[in-house]
Amino acid sequence: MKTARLIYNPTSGREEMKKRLADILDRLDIGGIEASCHATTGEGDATAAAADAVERGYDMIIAAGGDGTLNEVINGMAEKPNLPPLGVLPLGTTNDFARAMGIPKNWEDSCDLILRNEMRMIDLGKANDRYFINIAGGGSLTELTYEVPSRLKTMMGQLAYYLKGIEKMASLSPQELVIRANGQETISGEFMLFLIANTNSVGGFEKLAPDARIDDGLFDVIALKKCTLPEFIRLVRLALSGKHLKDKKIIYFRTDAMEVTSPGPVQLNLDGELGGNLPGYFQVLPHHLQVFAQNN
Ligand SMILES: Nc1ncnc2c1ncn2[C@@H]1O[C@H](COP(=O)(O)OP(=O)(O)OP(=O)(O)O)[C@@H](O)[C@H]1O
Repeated sequence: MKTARLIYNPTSGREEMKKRLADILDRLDIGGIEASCHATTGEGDATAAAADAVERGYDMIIAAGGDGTLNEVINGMAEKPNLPPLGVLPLGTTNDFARAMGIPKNWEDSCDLILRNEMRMIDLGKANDRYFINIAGGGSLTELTYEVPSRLKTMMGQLAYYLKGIEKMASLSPQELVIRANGQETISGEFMLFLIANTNSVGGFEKLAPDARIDDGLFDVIALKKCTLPEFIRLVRLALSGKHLKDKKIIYFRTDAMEVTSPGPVQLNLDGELGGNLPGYFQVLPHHLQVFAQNN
């Protein structure tokens, strides 16, 4: 038997974990994985639980919840030596990472993926002293992700973000940024947002960073220059089909390390959660973690 630490957020998504826990443990057990559980109690708890699980020597860690839970789990793991592989049961409102990795949303199939023991080595991102698995960003629009109340998400799922997005668009404001990246000239100007993508699935858009690969040792960086609301709507439309990267309002490049500074206060967003403020120093940690996923 292999051992697993199942770290789950009982409040994620539509609280499916509360209903499914016994079934999940049963399915893993039949497949040869004996899992013990940790239900998270609030912010930061999954980080402590993941760090503890690495130290206790489990054969694997399984994170069940949304991108927020996953971010907390990798933050507990990233700095430890001898990392066990990570399994993901995507039961949150937003599961961008799982979508990018082709991890099924259905709990039976995502358990079976872990049981098949197929893994991929992936890059992690480091932002100052914290880590991200999917995306880092900043600018007024990225604040959207933590302005949506948890209860609203439980009731309405992804729709809650779209409603908040429409409300937020009216108050779009640019910020002065200086971006210095390895292999690039220094870029400075007024920007609506910047995104540093590790995967191609970002904020529910599958084509926002269409060429981002999780194991190429590089970030795909997208910055949106100051624009008007109609220009922004035009770009969102283009982004739906992945045709925005060549637009004159967009800056797009790849790098393995970069620094972003601003004369004003700019919050950082890491995998949809608050991640401190600028200045930010971002670095790829190539092939840092093994994740259960189809190896294609
Ligand atoms: N028991 C708990 N009660 C309330 N909040 C919790 C609890 N456990 C963890 N959390 C917090 O819930 C946040 C969101 O979790 P998660 O991402 O799993 O769910 P979600 O429904 O997808 O929400 P989001 O879309 O914001 O990520 C986590 O960042 C974590 O800090």
